[in-house]
Amino acid sequence: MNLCLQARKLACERDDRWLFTDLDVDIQSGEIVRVEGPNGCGKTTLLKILAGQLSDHEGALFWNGRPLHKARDTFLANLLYLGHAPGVKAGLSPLENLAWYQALGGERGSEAGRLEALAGVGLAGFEDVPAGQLSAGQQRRVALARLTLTPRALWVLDEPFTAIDRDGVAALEAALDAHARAGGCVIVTTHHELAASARLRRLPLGNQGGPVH
Ligand SMILES: Nc1ncnc2c1ncn2[C@@H]1O[C@H](COP(=O)(O)OP(=O)(O)OP(=O)(O)O)[C@@H](O)[C@H]1O
Repeated sequence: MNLCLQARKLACERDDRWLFTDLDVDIQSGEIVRVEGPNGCGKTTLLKILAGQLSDHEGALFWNGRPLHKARDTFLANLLYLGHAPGVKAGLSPLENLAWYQALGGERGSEAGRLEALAGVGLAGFEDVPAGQLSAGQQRRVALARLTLTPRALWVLDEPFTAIDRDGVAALEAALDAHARAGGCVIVTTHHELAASARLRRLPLGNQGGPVH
């Protein structure tokens, strides 16, 4: 099935300033859309809107042609949103963090699946260490383990490369490309230049705003 997220005439205001106005966004199966622009231009805000996490904006969202508020259950069943912060609970181990995320999403999962996902992000041997004792890059990797743990078609990823080392960056770039190639959609913000890919499209922000009158 061809998946499709559309936004029409989005506008969002913060501190008496428009971050963006009249913004249309189209994301389909097989695409990686990189939202780019300078600090504070509204990338995180836009991703939260596209992930259905914010409602204080103008404009409309559609999932597979249906208004998002009517297609919310199927939209959420297809969505994996990783926010700007790793969102890892410091007092829980990586294994427990993944189990906690699964419980939040109503999934049972299995310990074998969680161990495999952690090994896939280079955390074999760290499964039972309290996450608060892991490095920043390792904490980010715990969050990234969810990409394989919880298969979802639409990935909305806010700065997923933060604190990740060179090998990890290459692996994550390959994972984004493979996900799009398999028919998924990726929306990503990053200050890191992504490797060229025929699947990559840029969505620049930063010139739309202005004062609210
Ligand atoms: N909840 C909020 N209340 C008030 N202002 C906010 C709120 N969230 C974001 N902003 C403001 O909106 C602007 C855009 O923030 P946002 O985090 O979306 O930018 P960004 O492009 O992701 O920045 P960066 O590249 O630094 O991560 C900033 O000026 C920020 O202060």
